[in-house]
Amino acid sequence: MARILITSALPYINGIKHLGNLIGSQLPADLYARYNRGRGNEVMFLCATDEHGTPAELAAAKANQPVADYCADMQKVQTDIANRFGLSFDHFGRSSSPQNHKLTQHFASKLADAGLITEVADRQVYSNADGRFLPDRYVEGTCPNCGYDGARGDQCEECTKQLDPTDLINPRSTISGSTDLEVRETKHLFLRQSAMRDQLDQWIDSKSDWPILTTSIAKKWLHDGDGLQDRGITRDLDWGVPVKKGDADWPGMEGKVFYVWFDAPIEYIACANEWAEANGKSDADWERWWRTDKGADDVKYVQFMGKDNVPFHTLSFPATILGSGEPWKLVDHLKSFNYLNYDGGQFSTSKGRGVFMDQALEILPADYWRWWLLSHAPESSDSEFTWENFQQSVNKDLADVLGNFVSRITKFCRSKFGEAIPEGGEYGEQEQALIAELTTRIRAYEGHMEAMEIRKSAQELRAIWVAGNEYLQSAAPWSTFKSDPEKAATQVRMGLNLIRLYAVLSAPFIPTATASMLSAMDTLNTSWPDDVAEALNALQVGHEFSVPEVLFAKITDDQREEWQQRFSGVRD
Ligand SMILES: Nc1ncnc2c1ncn2[C@@H]1O[C@H](COP(=O)(O)OP(=O)(O)OP(=O)(O)O)[C@@H](O)[C@H]1O
Ligand SMILES: [Zn+2]
Repeated sequence: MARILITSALPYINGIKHLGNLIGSQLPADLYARYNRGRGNEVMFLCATDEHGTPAELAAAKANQPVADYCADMQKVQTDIANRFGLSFDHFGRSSSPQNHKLTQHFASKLADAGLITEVADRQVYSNADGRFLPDRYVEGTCPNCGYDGARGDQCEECTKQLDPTDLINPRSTISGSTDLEVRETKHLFLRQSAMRDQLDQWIDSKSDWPILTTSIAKKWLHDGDGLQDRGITRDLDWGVPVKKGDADWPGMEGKVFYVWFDAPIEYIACANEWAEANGKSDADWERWWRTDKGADDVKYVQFMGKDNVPFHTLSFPATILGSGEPWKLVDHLKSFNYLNYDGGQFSTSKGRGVFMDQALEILPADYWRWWLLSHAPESSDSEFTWENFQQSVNKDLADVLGNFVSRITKFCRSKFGEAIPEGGEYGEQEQALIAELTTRIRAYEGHMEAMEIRKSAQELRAIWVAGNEYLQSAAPWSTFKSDPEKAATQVRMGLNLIRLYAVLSAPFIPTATASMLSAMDTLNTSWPDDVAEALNALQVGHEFSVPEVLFAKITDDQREEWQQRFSGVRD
């Protein structure tokens, strides 16, 4: 039995995630977790909300809430939606947890001991009225380039010029509106990533099986221009992990917090600690997943994320781990995704453009979305969600192929033989041919799943469903029944066993439908079909079943048009 540690990129806390976020990280991670559990492997699947940084403070201010309350509320909302999408995390934690505070401060102290942290003096805008430094987005003023008076400290949205807060004319605080601002010297900590360039380069070179998307992004950051740059890891904010060296104060860093990109990946580790505490486990129980000196030697660690997160996961986080000099687990495989776009444009949380997870579930159950998103995952290039394609794929794959198969065979059996597996003879030539085809296809499916080739896995699964349909079409028990009822009974026995087989194989993609199929077949047998012939004899003569409700309803043209209309604008 293999041990697989899986993490999904942490969803940021500033709102409900859209379908792009879902397919770019959490959903494929869930697919892989469910598949590995199905194969009998030991899985630890972790995710958490990413809660620190300016956007969280701004979202809280907009919602008129203290930032800690805002994050606590939004974390509950995200947890609930994740559950309803069937995301099977072992733990869904929080980057603001006490465990992560402690671990982040621990890593900073180890990096400082190793000489990998330097202090750099910087000049920043300080607001006397607010009693704090103002990061980029907290300063607004007139653009020196075009005269627009709502320019932000990082950029003018009108003429797109990149700005520094000190460039703005008549700057004001976006917190209080105060213009009583001055430029002050402040110090920040930098992680000396440049000192680790060769070590990181060699480590990446050793990963021959990573997707090109992953390694090409890492290599670009390592070598383009002046090469890998040192990175500021502190900010002048209230909300975050206070800058400390382990338990000790860090002179000169009072009132500062670690930058969100330093503490967020450390939460992957801290989350396991949260899992242990939430479940009455010991430190040894979570450390055996993360410490190679405490049992994590045989763990395979896989990360899932969208392409914009790759630099931080291939360089910054490994720099933190390698630089600490401690035996923490490094990622073994990093699966990254291109972007899913929405109807000719981009999904956007800040603009409210696209379909968001809560809205998706208002109109259709999770399986419909899971199937479309996974079978169209943006692996080799960006892909696009269109309502036409969604309708077509749901109607064809789920309703016509899988749903129809289940409905036809169960109803036919009920009408001719009753609701139990009928007596019949041995499987004949046609059935043996089907078993041979399914064996080849299931082995291919396993290969694609293990390689995390999501689209190919979906295609193979669909081909497995189609094979059953074609068998049924050519065996035609409804005709056979007239001349040879015993042979028809054998064909029906095959068909009903196929339903159980499909339930087991499809569970990673469409867990709710799987549960319905298993419950209709009245079986708890979810064993993986290592031997397909054996798997197709699992339900024996006399075993009772029931005809399930319609598994997948077709999407009508009216519905499609209504949704197209409803989701064409922006959410408020
Ligand atoms: N359109 C998209 N398609 C695929 N993955 C995406 C898309 N947008 C974001 N992601 C990924 O979703 C994951 C969660 O991202 P996060 O919550 O930080 O949102 P984000 O990157 O700020 O995007 P947005 O502002 O559009 O919500 C990340 O791994 C990110 O790379
Ligand atoms: Zn401008």
